[in-house]
Amino acid sequence: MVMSKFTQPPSLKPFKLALIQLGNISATKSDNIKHAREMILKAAFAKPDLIVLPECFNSPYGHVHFPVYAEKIAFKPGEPYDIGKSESESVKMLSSAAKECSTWLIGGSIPERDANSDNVYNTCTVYNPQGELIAYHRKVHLFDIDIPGKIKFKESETLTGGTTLNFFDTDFARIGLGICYDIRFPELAMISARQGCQILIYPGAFNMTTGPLHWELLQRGRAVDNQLFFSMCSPARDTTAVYHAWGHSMVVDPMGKVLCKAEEGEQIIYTDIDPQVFEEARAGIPITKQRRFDVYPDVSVAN
Ligand SMILES: O=C(O)CCC(=O)C(=O)O
Repeated sequence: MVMSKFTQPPSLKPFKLALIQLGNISATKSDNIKHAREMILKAAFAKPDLIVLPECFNSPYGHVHFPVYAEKIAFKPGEPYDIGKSESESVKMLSSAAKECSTWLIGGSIPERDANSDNVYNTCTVYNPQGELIAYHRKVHLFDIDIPGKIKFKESETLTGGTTLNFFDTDFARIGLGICYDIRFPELAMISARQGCQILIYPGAFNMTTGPLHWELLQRGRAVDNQLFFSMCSPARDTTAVYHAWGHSMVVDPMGKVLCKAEEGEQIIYTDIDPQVFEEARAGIPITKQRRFDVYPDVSVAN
């Protein structure tokens, strides 16, 4: 299902974004949740408007782990969610941390077990400053790759791909969601942009093979193609883990300039989003008004 009806986005306002490149992700879920909470509170000292966690923050990254760490969330888009009745300890922590810090929070992703089936998803949840769970995104494109001698990974062994594209509105921006491998499919970013998103945020965890060549290139590409801000938030690299994350969480502006970038280790990075850059990029290079749908079809139109 594709988002279809266009609604007017809020106008983009200046805001401060914090990315938590979380480290110490261990086999003990409760420790991971506790550490994530501590880091959210730490990030909140600088008074960001929005805090972001990385992909798979409560579990080691690997298809064998997803069903073991999966939690039932049972979120229904458009319907109020009762945190008190949630079966997910990760959701409860994220909600209370967002409320305590009075900030928007993109809760990275966690393995999620569907409430009505045995399907497991890689799911991102979003909280407003009141701690309400208001949006989610189930990773649409599963990370199945095989580069001989380098890396083989098959999320589809245990995960099911999501079937919806998702964004949410704050008082400072419309924000589009994706998770990691979703970035390789430009259609998703393009559709979010046409839906009025001014910034796209994808929790992610690239690796030591694809990270060096593609992590920054893809983010700058998506940012320039769509003339919007783009950000990915990674876990820190842990060379004792089976999966070595690339790290280098970053934020890119609509001209493709990297505004901030982490190294490999645990780190919180901040950036101030400036709407002027967004407006000047679109005014100066007016591709949003120059498309030739008489020559090629508009593939962003809902099916
Ligand atoms: O696309 C890539 O190279 C990495 C993707 C990935 O690590 C993921 O989807 O979790």
